[in-house]
Amino acid sequence: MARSLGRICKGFQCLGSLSSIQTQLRQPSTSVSVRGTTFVRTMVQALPSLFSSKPRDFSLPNSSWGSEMMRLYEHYNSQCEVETEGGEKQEGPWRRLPSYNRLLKYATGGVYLSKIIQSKARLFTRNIRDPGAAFEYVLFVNSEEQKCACVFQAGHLLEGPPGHVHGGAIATMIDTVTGTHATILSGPVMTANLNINYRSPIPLGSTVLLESFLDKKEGRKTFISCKVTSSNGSKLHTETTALFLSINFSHLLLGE
Ligand SMILES: CCCCCCCCCCCCCCCC(=O)SCCNC(=O)CCNC(=O)[C@H](O)C(C)(C)COP(=O)(O)OP(=O)(O)OC[C@H]1O[C@@H](n2cnc3c(N)ncnc32)[C@H](O)[C@@H]1OP(=O)(O)O
Repeated sequence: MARSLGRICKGFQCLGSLSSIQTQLRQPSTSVSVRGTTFVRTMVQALPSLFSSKPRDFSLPNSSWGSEMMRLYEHYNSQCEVETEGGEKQEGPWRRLPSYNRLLKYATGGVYLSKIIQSKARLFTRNIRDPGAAFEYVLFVNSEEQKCACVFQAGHLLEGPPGHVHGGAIATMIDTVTGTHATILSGPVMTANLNINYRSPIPLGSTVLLESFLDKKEGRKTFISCKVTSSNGSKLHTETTALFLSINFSHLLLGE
């Protein structure tokens, strides 16, 4: 047990660049939007340095992205950097979040995992390398308005009802978007409750938009709502309310 703990601590020491993120997380929240902006910027800059080799950023366009996926990606991406009247570039209201197949390379995810499982562990939504086969998505954050937008193209491996996306795959994406949003707002969290109403099926291969909004924060609780619509916003696919509880990250690692 002591050796395992030592390994974890050593692993985390390797995450030198995480310290600034953790400092951000520990700071009292005087203004969520300002803290959120700084946190997102720090996270985006620090993430690639957590890996020994250059990691693949799964949220960048690839050959499988269809025209709707590209249109919405460009819509939000063009608002990440805007031009002033004087022709200078400055940060816009949105930030694209990079996305890797393992967030914390050295995190054990629990002291009882074998080394093989640890080395093979991958983020659920990013574990299929074949472009376009499963979850193709890119997430943008608007810290000022405390909202997130995710463009999601559902691949052929996500079939549930014939020709349509599996409800569990939709729930996975909702959990990912609201969970990331809650993490940005509140630091480390776990999903306590997801309440999803499925209103209309999502055709396999289509691109949809997930938008999440902060409803309220109460102590350790962060309440987020999320809607999934067709890419042009005309059709509502799902409506969700979610509850996230702030956790002490070490509890997760110690399996307590
Ligand atoms: C640039 C930025 C990058 C960001 C980078 C992030 C990247 C990231 C990417 C991946 C994003 C994926 C996001 C996946 C996120 C998961 O999928 S997490 C996995 C699924 N969730 C779980 O496995 C959680 C399992 N449950 C638990 O561990 C525990 O029940 C919990 C949720 C931690 C709560 O336990 P606890 O801390 O002991 O809390 P407890 O004392 O029981 O309750 C505290 C309060 O909450 C209430 N509560 C607890 N549970 C519930 C519930 N289910 N319903 C209603 N109320 C509840 C209690 O009633 C109590 O209320 P008060 O009496 O205080 O008013």
